[in-house]
Amino acid sequence: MSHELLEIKNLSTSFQIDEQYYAAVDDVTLTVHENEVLAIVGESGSGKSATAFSIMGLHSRGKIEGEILFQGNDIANLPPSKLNKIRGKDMSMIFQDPLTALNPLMEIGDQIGEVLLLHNKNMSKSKRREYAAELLGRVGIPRPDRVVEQFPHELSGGMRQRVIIAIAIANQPKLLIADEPTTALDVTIQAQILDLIRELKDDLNSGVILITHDLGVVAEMADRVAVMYAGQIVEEADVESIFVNPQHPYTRSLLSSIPATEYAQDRLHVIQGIVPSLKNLPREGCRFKERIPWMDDSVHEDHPELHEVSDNHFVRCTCYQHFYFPDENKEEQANGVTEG
Ligand SMILES: Nc1ncnc2c1ncn2[C@@H]1O[C@H](COP(=O)(O)OP(=O)(O)OP(=O)(O)O)[C@@H](O)[C@H]1O
Repeated sequence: MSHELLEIKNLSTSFQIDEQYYAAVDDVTLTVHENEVLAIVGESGSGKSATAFSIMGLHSRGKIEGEILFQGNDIANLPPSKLNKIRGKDMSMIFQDPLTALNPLMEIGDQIGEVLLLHNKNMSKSKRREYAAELLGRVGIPRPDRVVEQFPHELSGGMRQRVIIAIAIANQPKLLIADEPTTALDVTIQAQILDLIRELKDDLNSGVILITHDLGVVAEMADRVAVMYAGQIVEEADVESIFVNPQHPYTRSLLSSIPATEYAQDRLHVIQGIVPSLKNLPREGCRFKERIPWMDDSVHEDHPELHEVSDNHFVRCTCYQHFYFPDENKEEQANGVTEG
């Protein structure tokens, strides 16, 4: 087994709304190993980005509790001066929207150079330019010598995303967090960017946290998967178990709502509703209960815990044992399987 790179223990991240704090990330425990891709999946508002931003120390106004052990050291609540020594060097993040992550008024070469300088103050300007062009070449940008002198608006969306990746890998990070790295891109570019992330992981032996709502991307990239709902992990397992033997009603509904993929179940089931807003998240009992109102109250735990249902496969609440979709017949309900 490879080494643990990141261990998040009982992480809670809360934001203040009307004088009160509400946890957007609620008691999350996760581990990322070297050379491993951990995917965090869930609908919008489930707390994926808040988890990533907490690791990166980017929540200036959030209250963070719990431990974030990076290479054995707790980095939760480190002062910015100390965090800056790690951020952009040992761990870095690929943001969702390259246009907001890049400075529109700065040449690409200078933006990469700035990151290089952050961690090697003695690197000369010409060396920085040279290395910036090399990095751009590495992420598949044609004519990198020219691109170092260009501004973000002169590049296509796919090229800008590659620049973001070049910046993220400039200092060979041990941990790379990719937050919806391909959402804004067309399918061909998407595949190239994912290949690139995979190559980098292999080259640098890095750990990757991949945040996405795209289950196709998860199937292709992830080693382990954590499914988040309403600030909590509701299921965690290796990628194959998640797709072949999903247990939590939420995971099952996510999977059965994607039509005609290799992993989709034979019949489509769509669970109505959305993740409640932060202030309105249910804090007592099973948070998914209100999305599956046809299930009897007695199937839920009062204080839902994560249960290890098989080796390294964790599921929250006991409702998974009884769950069925409303249009499944009785035998299917009992077996928890769907048939075409
Ligand atoms: N800085 C903040 N202040 C107040 N509430 C916040 C803040 N950041 C996130 N939230 C709230 O926390 C909850 C989780 O948000 P988060 O962005 O982590 O969700 P997500 O799963 O990443 O969604 P998406 O896929 O849309 O990015 C949401 O209800 C969101 O409104």
